[in-house]
Amino acid sequence: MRWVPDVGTALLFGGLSHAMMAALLAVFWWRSRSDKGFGWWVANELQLALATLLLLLVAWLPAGLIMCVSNALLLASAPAMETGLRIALGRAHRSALVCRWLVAALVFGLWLASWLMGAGYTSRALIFSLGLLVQLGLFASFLLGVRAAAWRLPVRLLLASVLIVALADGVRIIQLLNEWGSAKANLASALPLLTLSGLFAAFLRLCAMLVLVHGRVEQGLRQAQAELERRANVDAQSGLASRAHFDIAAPQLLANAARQGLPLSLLLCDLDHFKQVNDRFGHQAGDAVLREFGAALRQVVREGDLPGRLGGDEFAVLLYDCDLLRAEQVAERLRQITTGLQLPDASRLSLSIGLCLITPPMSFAQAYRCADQALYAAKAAGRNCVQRSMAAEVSLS
Ligand SMILES: Nc1nc2c(ncn2[C@@H]2O[C@H](COP(=O)(O)OP(=O)(O)OP(=O)(O)O)[C@@H](O)[C@H]2O)c(=O)[nH]1
Repeated sequence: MRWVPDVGTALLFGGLSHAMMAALLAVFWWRSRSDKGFGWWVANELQLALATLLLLLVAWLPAGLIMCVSNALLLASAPAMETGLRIALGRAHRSALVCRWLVAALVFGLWLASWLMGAGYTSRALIFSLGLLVQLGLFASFLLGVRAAAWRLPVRLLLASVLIVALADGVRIIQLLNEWGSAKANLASALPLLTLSGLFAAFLRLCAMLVLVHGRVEQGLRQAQAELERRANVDAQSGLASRAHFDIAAPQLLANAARQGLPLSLLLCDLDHFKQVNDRFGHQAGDAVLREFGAALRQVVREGDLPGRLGGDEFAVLLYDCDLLRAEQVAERLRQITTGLQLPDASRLSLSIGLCLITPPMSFAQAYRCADQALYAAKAAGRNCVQRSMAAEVSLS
């Protein structure tokens, strides 16, 4: 026995399903403000729901009016879909969009003219189906030209949905040609096929939209996460590694150097009398000095070194693959660059530096203590100088 759903059931099922998909898309659109172009896809699903449900009202409204509105909505579906997609992709070229909507209007105009001129059902349906096939072909050719990697899956799903409708439309055209001139040709015989293929296509479109929304949300989260990481890892004032990042990265650098048997040196730098800079010129001038010093510090380090701001006017640099001699040269160069930085009254800044050569199995905490002692000694020795720690003396001898 061959099962054929009755026309009314197919229409009701199809119309309500389209309406539910439209509602689902609208919720996504509304809640996540998904993307530009998304509104067109919501509208497209609504169009299809209306076009299908309208056909159920044939007993209450004039059949001509229903056919006119329903066909106009159906023919507007492909351009609405493509308009949304083009807007989302940033390829909403006016000429291309006008062309698509004109084709839809032309097909509708031809169908309307044939109806007004009293053409039979088969001719009218053929004009409609052939016009729809042209529209689907244009949309498919656009989809085939979309190359963006992020759009691969949604575009394939959309393409599959277009092909399904085109296939059903092709079957309908063959059916109409076979029925040419026969009195039994009518819409009812094709409705189950068209409604069900349209529904399946709509389901694929819905999947494509959900993949897009998911991708967009995921991208947003990834960007937010990257921004949070950047804020946590980079000191906003100086542009150097933050204290938090330095505390994590420093032991890793120590482990790398030990594994590779490379020397590593730690410089601890403290601006001299920085409090007076704030007191005399204000905090904004103090902030500017911190920024300038951050830039000076970046100037003397190499790629692979770790410069950071530990807090206030205290900075640290881990110099990778750097022995004591070179560390002293770097520290001296940094001190000289700093003394070249001018304060608002043209007086000069100065810098005290404590340095320590890190030799395994020294931990970062031990190295920090050594460099801090050396820095303390530099301050005690009158500031504006470089001192190396006693641990360094031991390791040199
Ligand atoms: N403008 C500005 N000042 C800061 C910031 N963080 C800390 N400071 C100030 O930096 C100053 C640090 O002073 P200290 O390290 O105690 O002492 P100093 O004046 O540098 O003197 P010595 O270190 O002994 O040479 C304090 O006055 C802090 O208020 C900041 O982000 N911006």
